[in-house]
Formats: sequence, structure tokens, C-alpha cells
Amino acid sequence: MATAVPAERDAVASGLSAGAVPADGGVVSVGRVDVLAVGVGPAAAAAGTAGVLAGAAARGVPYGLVVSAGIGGGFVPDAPVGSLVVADAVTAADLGAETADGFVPVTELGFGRVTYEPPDAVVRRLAAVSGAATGTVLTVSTVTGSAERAAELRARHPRALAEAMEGFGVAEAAAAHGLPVCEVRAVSNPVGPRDRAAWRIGDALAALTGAFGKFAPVLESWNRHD
Ligand SMILES: O=C(O)c1cccc(C(=O)CC[C@H]2O[C@@H](n3cnc4c(=O)[nH]cnc43)[C@H](O)[C@@H]2O)c1
Repeated sequence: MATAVPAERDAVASGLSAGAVPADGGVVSVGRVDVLAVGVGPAAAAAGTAGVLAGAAARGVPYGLVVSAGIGGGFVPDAPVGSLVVADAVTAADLGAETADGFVPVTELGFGRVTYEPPDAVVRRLAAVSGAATGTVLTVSTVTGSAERAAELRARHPRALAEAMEGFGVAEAAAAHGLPVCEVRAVSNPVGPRDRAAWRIGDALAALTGAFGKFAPVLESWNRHD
């Protein structure tokens, strides 16, 4: 389980098991699940996750599933503050080129990748046990700060419910190790004009804890061949 910061790691871990505490290296292990803070932004998340996956593989105990989890911005009205989103698509929203005709994703330039699709069976089970909405979660390097940018992203990604800064980086690291990825976001703020006073980080962390309390059996029983 890859979160960006320790507050998210601890919210996730305490949902999986009340009283779970970090060991050396900041890893919180709950049963078969390890929870870590790998850094903010797609590059830090990719590097941090790749290092952990490589270490596990070298020890002969590879992981079976990688989950990017944390708080995020929600597109109104579909993903209100305090709600939960499970990604059925993890999409890099700003990986491409600006052209005279607008933004062009790298895939249309003939290289790279901009979307990973989590396993459908896990997405459905996580959403069913938690009541989360399912849809695209965008990965951005710059937090959206205007209604215009929010509308532009939604026009380009009509199924987008949330944005955050790590999912696609975690997904690239997982893919490099041949592993599937999931992303879960608890909505702390609306995507749109910057308004720090409207942030509800505590509520979102509490929603993460509540969700992971319900996710434990799904994650523990995950089998790649389901
Ligand atoms: O200063 C600001 O206006 C501001 C606005 C949104 C987010 C930040 C952060 O520094 C937090 C980034 C952190 O939290 C996740 N996150 C939460 N909400 C959003 C969002 O609306 N858009 C993108 N990322 C968000 C993100 O995954 C990072 O880990 C500052």
C-alpha cells in the first residue's frame, strides 16, 4: 500500500488494524499487507514504490498487488468532500505536449502510456464493501487551482471523479515489476479554485481509515487469478 505522506500511511494502517505502528524504514505491516509513505508527486511515488518492490523481490517475497492510497481532490458534484473513490482507471492527465490544437497525450505522440486499469474484480469488491464510487482518478503534477482547468480536465476525461499526484507513478513502478495496481482516494477538497479554508483533511483521513477497515478481507484474499 503506497501513500504519499506518513499521515495517510497511518490512516490506512489504523483502518487495517487499530494500533498498527511503523517499524524500521517506516513500513507498517498488517498481516500480509505492508503500508508505506513513498513521497508526494508522481516521480517520488514511482521511485519510492519501485525501491520497495525491488527490495521485496530481492528478498524472495514479492508483492502481488500494489495500491496507491491517500487524499485527493474530487470533481463536483460526483465526488463530494468526504467521499471515497476507487479508480477503475489510473490516468496521467498532464503527460503530453501542448500544441496549437490543445493538449496531446504522449500516446498520441507515438510513445509511452497514460492509463493503467486496475483488476476489475478488486475494483468491484472494494467499491461494494465501502460504498465508494468508481471512475477515473487523474494523476497531476500541478494541483488544479481554477474552475477553467477543472473544466478542461473533465472535458478531456469525462469519467474522472478525482485527481491526486501519485497514482500513475505508483502504477508505473508496479508495471515495471509485472504487478497490477489499484488506487483509492478519500476526497479532501473539491477540484477547482484554490481555497485552503475549504480543505477537510481530517475528514478525508477518517474516511480512509473507515474504508481500509472494510478493505482488509478483500486485500488479504486477493488472488491474481480471480
Ligand atoms: O496549496 C494548495 O492550494 C494545495 C492544493 C491541493 C493540494 C495541495 C497539496 O500540497 C497536497 C498534495 C497531496 O495531497 C493529494 N491531493 C489532495 N488534494 C489534491 C488535489 O486537489 N489535487 C491533487 N492532489 C491532491 C496529492 O496526492 C498529494 O499527495 C496543495
